[in-house]
Amino acid sequence: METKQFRAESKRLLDLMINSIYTHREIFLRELISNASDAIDKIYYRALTDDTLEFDKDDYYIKVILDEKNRVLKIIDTGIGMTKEELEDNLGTIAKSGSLAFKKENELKDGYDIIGQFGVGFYSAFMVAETVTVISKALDSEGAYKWESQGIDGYTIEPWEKDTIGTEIILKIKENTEDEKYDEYLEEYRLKDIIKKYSDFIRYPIKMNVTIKKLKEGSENEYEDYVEEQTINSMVPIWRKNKNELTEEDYSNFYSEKRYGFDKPVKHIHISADGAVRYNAILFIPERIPFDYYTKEYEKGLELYSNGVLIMNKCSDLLPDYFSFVKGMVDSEDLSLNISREMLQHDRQLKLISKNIKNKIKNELLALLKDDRDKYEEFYKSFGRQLKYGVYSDFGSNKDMLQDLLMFYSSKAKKLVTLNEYISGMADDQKYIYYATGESNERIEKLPQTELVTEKGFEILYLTEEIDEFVLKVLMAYKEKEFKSVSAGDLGIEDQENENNLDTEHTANKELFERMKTILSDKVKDVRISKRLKSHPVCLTNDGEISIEMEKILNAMPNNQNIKADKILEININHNVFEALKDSYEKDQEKFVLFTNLLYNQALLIEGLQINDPVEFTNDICKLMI
Ligand SMILES: Nc1ncnc2c1ncn2[C@@H]1O[C@H](COP(=O)(O)OP(=O)(O)OP(=O)(O)O)[C@@H](O)[C@H]1O
Repeated sequence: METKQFRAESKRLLDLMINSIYTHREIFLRELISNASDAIDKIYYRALTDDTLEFDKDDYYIKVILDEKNRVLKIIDTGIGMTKEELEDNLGTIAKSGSLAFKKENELKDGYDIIGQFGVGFYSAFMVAETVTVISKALDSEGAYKWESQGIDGYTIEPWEKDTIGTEIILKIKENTEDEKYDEYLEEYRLKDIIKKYSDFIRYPIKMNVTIKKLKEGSENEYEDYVEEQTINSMVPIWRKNKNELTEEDYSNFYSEKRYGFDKPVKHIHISADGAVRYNAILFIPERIPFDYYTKEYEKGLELYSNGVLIMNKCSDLLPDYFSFVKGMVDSEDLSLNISREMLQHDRQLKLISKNIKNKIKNELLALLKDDRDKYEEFYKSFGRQLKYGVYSDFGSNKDMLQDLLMFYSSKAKKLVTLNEYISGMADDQKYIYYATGESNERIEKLPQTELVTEKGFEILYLTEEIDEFVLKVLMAYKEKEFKSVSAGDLGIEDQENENNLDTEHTANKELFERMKTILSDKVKDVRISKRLKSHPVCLTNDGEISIEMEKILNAMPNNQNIKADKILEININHNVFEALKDSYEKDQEKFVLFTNLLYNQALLIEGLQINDPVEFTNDICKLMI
């Protein structure tokens, strides 16, 4: 029998196929099963247009047969089969896709989603097989043919015996080498796994004989092996089902079957899009943070399917970083895949899908916030930080997208509130959205700087996470209301009578303040009369963009640049301490220095900052006691 050569250009391509196009060997099975499914689709399509043909779905299936002893793996289908010419044309010429031609000839409408298009998938079989044999009988042909090849050297075709229409692919699996183990493709368990992973949603049953253990008859503890034909794939993907047919439990089962997480998702989002790009997606908002979520090991992404066949495990382009916690999958028939199906050809469709998904997630989160506040807060406790990073990163380009999803603890409501809720509760004479920073709500509650704003009856947002103040700096304003720190120089709260009074006091005590400033010269930029303090004697505030809290955070970073906030020591002149200060200024300069240092150190402590010399500080207190 004559051995025919692969066409010249095909030889190089075949070598490429076997050695470099695919990164995972296991996908050979996905490719062969996809071909089998295409072949059944074709006969199904023909039956629709040809009255003499009857299509009974039960007669159409794919079967995987394992013969471990002889190192043989067979993939059998009851599809349309191939004539001698088709065997020559489709398998003798690499990169010639009979499926693409079929699609073009028949102008397939929706529902007949033939997968093949490049004409290379079949050759992936050579990654695991030393000999590939194809026995096929085509729908319209009398006889059957056998095509056989050992790779580069070419192939043979000869007439063969086969009663039924369809194709049988027989792989003689390679022997193990030192570097490569091929035996795994002869393990029932592994094959089942590969089928489940890539071909679970092929529309026809993929059958396989499976060994199960069952109790021996008449025995209570003796088991025997028993072989049973099982359908391995679930066939109809849940995302193609009608939403009305599905229960909450179906979705959570899918979530755990897919091992998206061990928790129970807070919400599922089922999308069936039929616009500029068609796709189905099922997305989940998890309840709990994956253990590695806030580490660089965490990989975001959604599973990507093309027509029910898994293409990518984690397609990161589908999710923006700020929604990286979302789990789930996308299936589209409109994707341009590259030759290995491992990457996407160009990403126009993908960009469209990811934009749709992004907006959908945002809207669903807003709906959750509105309809189930408790659940949203649970979610926010886990992933709020990621949303804040989203506002802060990329130079704030996503702030409009995310600002309505943010929440902060409120001094008035004593719980998390959104920025919109804050705005709705603002008093008529309130100019700004006030915030205070600190380690915890309890500590912020006691901050002297909050006194005036609280007394005015204005709400304060408590910022306890490092990123918080940076987020507000990026946002700058919300619905035209600017953010203002309670420590800012000008709080925008006017009290003319008090201002005049303070001016007089300032002029009267000018020298005293100048003296204090000299004593603390390297520590503070200025010493001033406080407009905001009511019951506390002192506090620290800042001038300029860098707040004291930001100074703390920036200096704790590895690339510490020793950034300093311009600190202002504010004195409450209505406090008795000020009388003592004045008294010492007039009578006892040594005491005045002592008081000044003590007040400054107290202000540092209140702010949660370290005092430069704790020993000196305690000695100073002792001096007061003796
Ligand atoms: N089991 C089969 N039954 C009938 N025809 C088949 C079968 N397997 C392959 N073919 C034919 O051989 C052609 C080449 O297959 P191959 O897998 O190389 O490419 P493809 O499926 O067209 O494209 P892709 O590279 O995207 O998989 C197919 O288009 C199809 O016409």
